[in-house]
Amino acid sequence: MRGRVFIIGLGLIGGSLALSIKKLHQDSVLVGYDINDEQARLGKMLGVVDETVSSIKEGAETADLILIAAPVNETGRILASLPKMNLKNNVIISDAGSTKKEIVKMAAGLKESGNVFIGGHPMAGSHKSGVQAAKAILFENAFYLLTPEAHIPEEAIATLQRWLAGTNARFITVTPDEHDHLTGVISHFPHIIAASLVHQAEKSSESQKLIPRLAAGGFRDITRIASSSPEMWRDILIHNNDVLLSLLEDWQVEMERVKSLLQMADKDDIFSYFLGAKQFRDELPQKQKGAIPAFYDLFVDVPDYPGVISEITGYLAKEKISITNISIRETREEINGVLVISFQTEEDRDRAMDCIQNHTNFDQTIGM
Ligand SMILES: NC(=O)c1ccc[n+]([C@@H]2O[C@H](COP(=O)([O-])OP(=O)(O)OC[C@H]3O[C@@H](n4cnc5c(N)ncnc54)[C@H](O)[C@@H]3O)[C@@H](O)[C@H]2O)c1
Ligand SMILES: O=C(O)C(=O)C[C@]1(C(=O)O)C=C[C@@H](O)C=C1
Repeated sequence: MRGRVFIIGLGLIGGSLALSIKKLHQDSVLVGYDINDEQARLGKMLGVVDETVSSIKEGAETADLILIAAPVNETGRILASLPKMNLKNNVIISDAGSTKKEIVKMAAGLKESGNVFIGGHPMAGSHKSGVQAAKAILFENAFYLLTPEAHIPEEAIATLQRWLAGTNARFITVTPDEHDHLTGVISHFPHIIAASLVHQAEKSSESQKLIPRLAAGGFRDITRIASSSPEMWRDILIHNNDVLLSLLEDWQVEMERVKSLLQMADKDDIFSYFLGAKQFRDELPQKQKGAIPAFYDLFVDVPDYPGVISEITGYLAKEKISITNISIRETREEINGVLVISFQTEEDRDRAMDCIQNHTNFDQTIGM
């Protein structure tokens, strides 16, 4: 497709949307604006956008597609300011915010001015922020929730989906209320729990100095999302306040249930509690991104000698297997760390496993 695409908020999500649009629609012109000049400058320098502008008005008035990827509170403010501008007649406006009820309300002015606003939420992301973390494949296989109101023509929804086809995401239409309930359960509330687990560990660490050093493995996995942007999560909690308060009550009931399991100390009941959770989680689709992202991790039990990491990455490079991340996971002191190599696809991970097996006798296992 041709036209000018204006991205407001050039961070992780805005940048990733820009890259995925440009990948498919090479004749389009990607224009970026960020309230933080440094992010805008970086976005241009990294080639995430073709041009930057110095105000929302400047970018919006010539745009064919406007995508707002700022924190949700700011998104509301920006939406309220757009009707005062001289927008193109057939411009399509959408956003990427993690909440929808409040945002759709804030877009009421656009309905009155006869503009098309379609709420959007690509359901994949990361705890990392900023345009430097943006990537074109971020939304591959993820769900992309849309919340068009009844007056929005089907043709406009189809046009937006054509613009966003390079995300390779799967579009689903829901109402703003449904959206906020669904994401409350599988995204927003888990972020509260992750943050609260970290607070609990921090409190205990005041008297138990070993806690930070031991907080590895499972604790790191379950609390990864507590490293997300506090600004983004502050705004999400304020927008989805009612749903989250009700989920918190359900959670308190659930914790009472756990308390009574512990008090009764009945082996069978405790076993069933974990078994039920394991069964439901194991049946969740694994290959799609979303609340539980697809991991293509390979764990390699490496002996401790200098150069072992470059040796392994050298084997992989020779076979042109690209890796997305590499880290050492140390769960116990005085025991060799495990090398964790992450891949973008399952195929890359399987090829890497064969490659390492051909060159070494290191034990390997895949992350589930
Ligand atoms: N991070 C995720 O996992 C994820 C996933 C899906 C959707 N979202 C949603 O996408 C939006 C962006 O999140 P992100 O992760 O890209 O955050 P980010 O911090 O990486 O980027 C947000 C950018 O918006 C800019 N910004 C803030 N106020 C602005 C304003 N008034 N005008 C222009 N720019 C402004 C910031 O400077 C920043 O560069 C949020 O609404 C978030 O809820 C996030
Ligand atoms: O993978 C992560 O770090 C995320 O938290 C991504 C995540 C999620 O909860 O699934 C976070 C918020 C977004 O609205 C959508 C995706």
